[in-house]
Amino acid sequence: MLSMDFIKAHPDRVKQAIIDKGVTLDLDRFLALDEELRAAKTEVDALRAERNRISASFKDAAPEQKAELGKRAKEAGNRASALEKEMEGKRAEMAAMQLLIPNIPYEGAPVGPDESANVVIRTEGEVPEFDFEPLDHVALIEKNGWADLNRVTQVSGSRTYCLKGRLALLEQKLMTWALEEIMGNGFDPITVPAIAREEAFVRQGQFPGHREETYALEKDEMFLAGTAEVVLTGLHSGEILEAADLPILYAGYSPCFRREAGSAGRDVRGLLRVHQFVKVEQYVICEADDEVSEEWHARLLAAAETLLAKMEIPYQVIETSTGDMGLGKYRMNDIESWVPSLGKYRETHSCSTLHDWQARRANLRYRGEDGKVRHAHTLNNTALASPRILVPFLENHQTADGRVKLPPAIAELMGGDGYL
Ligand SMILES: Nc1ncnc2c1ncn2[C@@H]1O[C@H](COS(=O)(=O)NC(=O)[C@@H](N)CO)[C@@H](O)[C@H]1O
Repeated sequence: MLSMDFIKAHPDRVKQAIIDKGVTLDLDRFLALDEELRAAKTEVDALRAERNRISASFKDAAPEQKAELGKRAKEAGNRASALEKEMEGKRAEMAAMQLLIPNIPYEGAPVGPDESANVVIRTEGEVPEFDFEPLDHVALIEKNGWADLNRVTQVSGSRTYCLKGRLALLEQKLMTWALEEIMGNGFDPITVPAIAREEAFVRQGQFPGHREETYALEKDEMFLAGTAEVVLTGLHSGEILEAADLPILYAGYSPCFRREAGSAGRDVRGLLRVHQFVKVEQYVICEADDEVSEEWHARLLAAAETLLAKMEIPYQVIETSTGDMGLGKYRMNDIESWVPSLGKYRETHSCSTLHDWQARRANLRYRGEDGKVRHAHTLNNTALASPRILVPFLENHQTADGRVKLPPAIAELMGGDGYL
């Protein structure tokens, strides 16, 4: 959410962001509502003052004037109440609109409607040249009995999975390994629930725009989060942190649930896009300084790249377009990992800077050294998300006989003969 001061001082920049992010929102209507509310407030104050003046003069008034005075006081009161009712409606309309006003995107972000406008800024690692016909991850799994993708569908429906044997072990070990690696960067490991109240999703930014993608627990008025970012954003809502408390660094682990409502037909085979998965999330609450945010953005990205390098997965870093980055982002860099069976890179990480857009929604504030209370900045990035990361991992490291040779860092985790 942007502040009213900023919106009124830079309406044209906000209008450009609305266009560049493909948002449908009439900012002139929003600003007109603000003006109408101010005018109505002035009128209500004047009416209240008049009614009080009449009431004060009532006791000294001549008897024949009392009726007239009483009538005028009543009219003033009724007019004020009618105006206040009208203002309530306008306030609600403004509040709903303000939640949809996008953050101003990074000036270096490619302007475009969706991922087609994304730009590759860096490619790392050599994609493997196989001297045999490589298998895709589903075939590798079936060959090695590493998952049951059919039976579980009978029980749990499509886009579910169950891993078996050493692949089940690998997922657990990778999550712990990612937590420990990110802890090494000074982040506090924290496990958070996926269950959260509606307010948490509004604060993080998932609501109102993406309700469709969120599982609802209607009877309990709760929802299931698709990322630890939801609960982590709400954890300190309403508190006034001290500058000395910042930066707050969380390595958040949680199950993640997504309806994938908009993805019908996409990635239906295997582990790329499922309804429930696990993720280690890097989450930062830092001081409201664009350079500090820029520094943390670079660190979050580097941390994810370090994990990919240790897993020896070739990847590319993407500058995400204004239309693809989403409402709250100032800047988003996705990391896409090489998937041999698809012959292309697929998103496995998403690193975002939000400045104070999310903190303002979440009422995340701190007292600066100057004693002034202000909204913080927040950032988040995937450290590792499974099972999606298993797809490039298995496929890139497969051998002609359908086994998977583990890179040293992972072989160390798994023990055994260096193979999965
Ligand atoms: N339906 C899904 N199935 C499997 N993995 C998923 C799914 N949706 C997202 N992911 C994984 O989770 C990562 C982060 O998801 S994200 O929506 O892009 N970004 C976030 O959730 C941010 N909080 C940063 O983690 C993705 O890059 C992908 O690796």
